[in-house]
Amino acid sequence: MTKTSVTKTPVANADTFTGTRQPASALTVDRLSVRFRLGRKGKAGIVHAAADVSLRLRRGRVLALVGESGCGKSVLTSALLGLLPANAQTRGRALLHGPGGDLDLCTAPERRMSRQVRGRRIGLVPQSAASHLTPVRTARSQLAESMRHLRGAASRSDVDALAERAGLAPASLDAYPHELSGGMAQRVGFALALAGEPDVLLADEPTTGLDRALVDHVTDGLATAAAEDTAVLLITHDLAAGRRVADDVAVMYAGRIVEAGPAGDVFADPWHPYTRGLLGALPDGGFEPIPGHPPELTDVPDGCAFCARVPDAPGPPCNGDPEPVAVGGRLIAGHVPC
Ligand SMILES: Nc1ncnc2c1ncn2[C@@H]1O[C@H](COP(=O)(O)OP(=O)(O)OP(=O)(O)O)[C@@H](O)[C@H]1O
Ligand code: NI
Repeated sequence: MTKTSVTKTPVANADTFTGTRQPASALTVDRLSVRFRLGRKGKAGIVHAAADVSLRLRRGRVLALVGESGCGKSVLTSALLGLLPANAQTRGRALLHGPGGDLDLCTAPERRMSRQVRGRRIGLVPQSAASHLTPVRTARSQLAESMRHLRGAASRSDVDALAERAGLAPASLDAYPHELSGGMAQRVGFALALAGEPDVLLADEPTTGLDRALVDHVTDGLATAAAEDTAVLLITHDLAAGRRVADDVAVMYAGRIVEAGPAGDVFADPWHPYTRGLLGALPDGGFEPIPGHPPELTDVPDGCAFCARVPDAPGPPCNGDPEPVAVGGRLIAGHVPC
């Protein structure tokens, strides 16, 4: 591999990609950090859940954010929806772009988030949709209510069309949540996320607990939503799901983005040893688990946190800088190829 120009500029993954014309940005996360104070005034410690995370979501594209459990992925979803708990502090920005200008989701008033953003401009596909459904009402009545609330009207055929977009046969909508299989409940959750016709879809581990065929179905649904001009963030520890549908990928380790780029390039030729480790842990990668454990987020080492875990990982040497740099249209922290 020949070394291309290395730029140390503010990073926003797809933003730095070169070569092709990029579709319009829907959401720009710009050096977002989220920390939690434990105990009174943080006396029991500080959890550094996300550190200087930059991402760009574009209409028509799926960005997969991948990483092991506990690395800070879900905290980002909460931050983007204005749903962080009271002990959280944020730094940086998350700009939702729209015809009326940019809205910083980190500082927007709750009233605006609840009335204009959640459900309407940003839809959430939750981890276990079944637990978000009301047990005593049919899927149809829940979809209709959501549509009426978000769009003002919901005819029977509107509800049928929404269900079909989420891969549900209208005939199954008369079931109560307990009568739905896990996969069907997930599709109802997906339909609810689409009810407000959002520009941005956040899918936080939407395939947990589903078998492979259903995983494929759900992830393909996200790709379809992207093809309909939505910007999709797929948060997952399931690299295989990411590989299936992502246009772009960002790899998170211990609260930081360690590598990002077009999914095809990153999966075919991962640069960071952590990305290589994740791919190596897949069945077709040899099922080789990454040794050791990620650090506690109350105690993240300075420099490259992954090298602190696996100092002898093969590949380009680490320069110890945790800040990603742009190299040839990709982003890489510490392990710059030469
Ligand atoms: N309210 C809170 N107070 C303190 N720490 C928190 C709080 N919420 C989350 N955390 C911590 O932030 C870190 C990141 O959590 P997060 O849920 O984002 O991880 P994740 O990558 O989404 O993992 P998973 O796949 O298990 O959901 C974890 O260490 C978690 O314990
Ligand atoms: Ni390193």
